[in-house]
Amino acid sequence: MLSQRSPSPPPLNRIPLPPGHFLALQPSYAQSTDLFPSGAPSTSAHDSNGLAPNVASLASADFEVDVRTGFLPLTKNLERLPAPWDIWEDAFDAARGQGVGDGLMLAGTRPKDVEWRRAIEMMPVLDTRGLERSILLMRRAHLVLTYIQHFYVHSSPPSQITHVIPQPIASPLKPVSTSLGLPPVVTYADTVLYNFLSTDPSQPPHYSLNPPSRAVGSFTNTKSEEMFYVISAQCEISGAAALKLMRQSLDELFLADAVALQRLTIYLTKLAVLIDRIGDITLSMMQHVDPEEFYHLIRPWFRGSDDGPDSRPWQLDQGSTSNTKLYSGPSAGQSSLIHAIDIFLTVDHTDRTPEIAPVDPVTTEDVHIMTDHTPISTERPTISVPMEATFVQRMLEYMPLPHRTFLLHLSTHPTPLRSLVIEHAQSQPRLVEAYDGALEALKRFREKHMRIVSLFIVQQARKQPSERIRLSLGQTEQVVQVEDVRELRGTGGSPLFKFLKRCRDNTTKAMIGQPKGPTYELK
Ligand code: HEM
Repeated sequence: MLSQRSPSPPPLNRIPLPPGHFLALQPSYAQSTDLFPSGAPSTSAHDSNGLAPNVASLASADFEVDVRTGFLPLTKNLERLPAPWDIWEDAFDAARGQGVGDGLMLAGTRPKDVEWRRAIEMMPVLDTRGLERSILLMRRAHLVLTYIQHFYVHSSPPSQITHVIPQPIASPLKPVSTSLGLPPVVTYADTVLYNFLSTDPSQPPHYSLNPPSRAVGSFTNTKSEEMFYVISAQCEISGAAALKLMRQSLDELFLADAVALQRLTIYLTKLAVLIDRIGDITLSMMQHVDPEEFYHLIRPWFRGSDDGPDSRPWQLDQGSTSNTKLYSGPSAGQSSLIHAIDIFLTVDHTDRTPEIAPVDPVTTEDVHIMTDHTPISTERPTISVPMEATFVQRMLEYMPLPHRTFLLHLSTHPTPLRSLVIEHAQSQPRLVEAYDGALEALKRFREKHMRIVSLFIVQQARKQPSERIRLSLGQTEQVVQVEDVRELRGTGGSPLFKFLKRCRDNTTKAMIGQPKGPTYELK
């Protein structure tokens, strides 16, 4: 029992708890409500100057994180909005069509594509107030509206491409996005977190007994798109056990006595196994997702407003050009899971050299970590905001507000793991080995992921699509398209080669000893 142990006195160099720190606050007793089925968040930036959410534990309802499902919601996702919002659901159904190849076309000029876009412009503007009674309604509304928005933009032929989003989509999308703390574009939360169903949807999801096995919405109705989402959701649920170990480790870090160090060694060894499992699930994309379909048919629908030479803000406000924000499309880089493991293991991605050659340079003014929509002062010593936002920092903005808050909370823990491991390196070689072992596993995850990126993006960019894919794209002859693979960017807007390599190298840099395994190079 933890409570029977007396904590060792804190070393002199350990930082005392700042006033208002989450560990010094009263625990929250979240009660389930209609709006928050897993318990109402007690997170209040006002109690703590925006630095310390009022929470009792790491995996808690305050952050919409659950020990059983991790960042996936425990409550079943909605498959359809109720009657008052039928018109949105009908527009979504019509865009997708009845089966593979029956939906709208990218840059579509057929009467069907044109009529669908005109119908969107003519839709009535629906009231969103009734949605506010349930977070499940809000999530589904964000998903449906953003998918329709991407259909609207990317089904338009290049000559007619408009960046003015029709009011029937834009007007409800703004308040819905604000309440969820999400940007007004399709995010990983829409494609994965709010879009999966488990094998038996009437029961709570579970990693092995009731795993995510279906996706509700898609752009293409293809099995590849569904499995792309489902496998990502399986990574998430598999990560729940890693989050639990991290929470237990943080409890031990706080005590930091001899028993704690032994336990930490065990937890870190187990964590390495779990990270390997996430990597193996990621690799299973190779069996279940067709790389050509992914690259040519699915991925183009994901593009955000910052993608490509024609990148321009999507105007949600009629007649106003004040909105100059460019947004990226969905990417698993927006998953909080790997970011949480990075923060826990103290992998530093805040290199000051800009990793991104941004289309729209992100300046310090744009870089705020938000809790309850209040920007945190960049002068606070505990939060480092570099001059150029790193990819990871940019991706924070695409996570649901409670998950962003969770990562902030994790990053402000007063006793980071790495410094404790260094402090005890001489006397606890097994702890160092376990810590480096977890980092080795994270490096292996990144290298497995690089193999995925190589197959699904780099290799596809180098070759012509097959006839089957060309016909699906409505192309009758080969279109010679020479892609300079060195210039390739992800849907999250990052230059692939440099970025993924740097993420991997930052992982090995955190090791206390020397990296052991061979190094994979993305070619
Ligand atoms: C077909 C499957 C996948 C493809 C093609 C893919 C592609 C990419 C690309 C292109 C990036 C660069 C960032 C950007 O979007 O601009 C990226 C980043 C990232 N992806 Fe994936 N991804 C896939 C699956 C996954 C899965 C299942 C995970 C697991 C959660 C994952 C986790 C990440 C993470 C954490 C990053 C940030 C870079 C890092 O931390 O190393 N990806 N991905």
